[in-house]
Amino acid sequence: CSSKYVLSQMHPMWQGPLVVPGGDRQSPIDIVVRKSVFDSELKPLLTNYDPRTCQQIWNNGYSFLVEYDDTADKSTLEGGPLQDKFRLCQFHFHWGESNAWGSEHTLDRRLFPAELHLVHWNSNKYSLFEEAVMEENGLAVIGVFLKVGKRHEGLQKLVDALPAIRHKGSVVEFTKFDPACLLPTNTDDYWTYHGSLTTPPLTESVTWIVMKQHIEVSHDQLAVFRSLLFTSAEEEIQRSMVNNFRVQQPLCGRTVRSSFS
Ligand SMILES: NS(=O)(=O)c1ccc(CCNC(=O)Nc2ccc(Cl)cc2)cc1
Ligand SMILES: [Zn+2]
Repeated sequence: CSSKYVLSQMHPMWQGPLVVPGGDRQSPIDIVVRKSVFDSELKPLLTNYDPRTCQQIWNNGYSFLVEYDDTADKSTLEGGPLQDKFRLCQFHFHWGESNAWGSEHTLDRRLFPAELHLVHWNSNKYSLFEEAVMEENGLAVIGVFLKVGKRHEGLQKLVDALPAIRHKGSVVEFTKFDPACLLPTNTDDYWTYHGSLTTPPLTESVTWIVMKQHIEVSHDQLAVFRSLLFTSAEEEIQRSMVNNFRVQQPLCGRTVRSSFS
């Protein structure tokens, strides 16, 4: 697990070998439920999101990101496994071309059709995301599994904005969206472990908080995710934005803690 260079892991989305900094606490991972360790010290998550900090939605050529104004402690996360206050900077999703796969984390090898990531950085210790992304305790990402079922009313406002950002590089204004509506009803039950960003720069600066309860979205809502394109309007060959997930990484002796027994 101290593999400095991961030559074999030619990630489908990023060409060429991925240089993995350190490489012993990479994400995502498979969460082996019965091997997770209950920690009674883990507190309930405390999210305090202000919809007025929602600014824009854009296609970065890999996923779509909903970005928040993180110049002040207005949309924050604390509690859970965290010692500090963390600021929400963006959320995005990972999904598959079919409902059979698409998530980055797995539960006992079980794949979900998609996974939501709410990305926060430690505003007690750092003043910018770019600083925090390089530090061990710099980031906290909440992962929420998506399952196909009933339509998610809160998600629909976001789904309706996607056709406007079909191509890589497109941005549209997107305001007054409360990301709390995307959290499951039960946010007390989660797993937590120390890991990394799942896309370049893959830095090992993330406290992962993976919710036990999933949210449901409709097949049609997921189909709109898949109508996005990896490619910009100028490129001849248009490629559907699907399978934008990283494969599970070695646990390397890490312990996954659970907030519930
Ligand atoms: N997938 S994560 O939460 O570990 C993650 C969080 C933050 C970053 C830095 C900002 N960049 C970004 O979010 N890029 C991105 C997102 C989705 C895809 Cl599919 C590809 C690239 C990178 C990864
Ligand atoms: Zn992600």
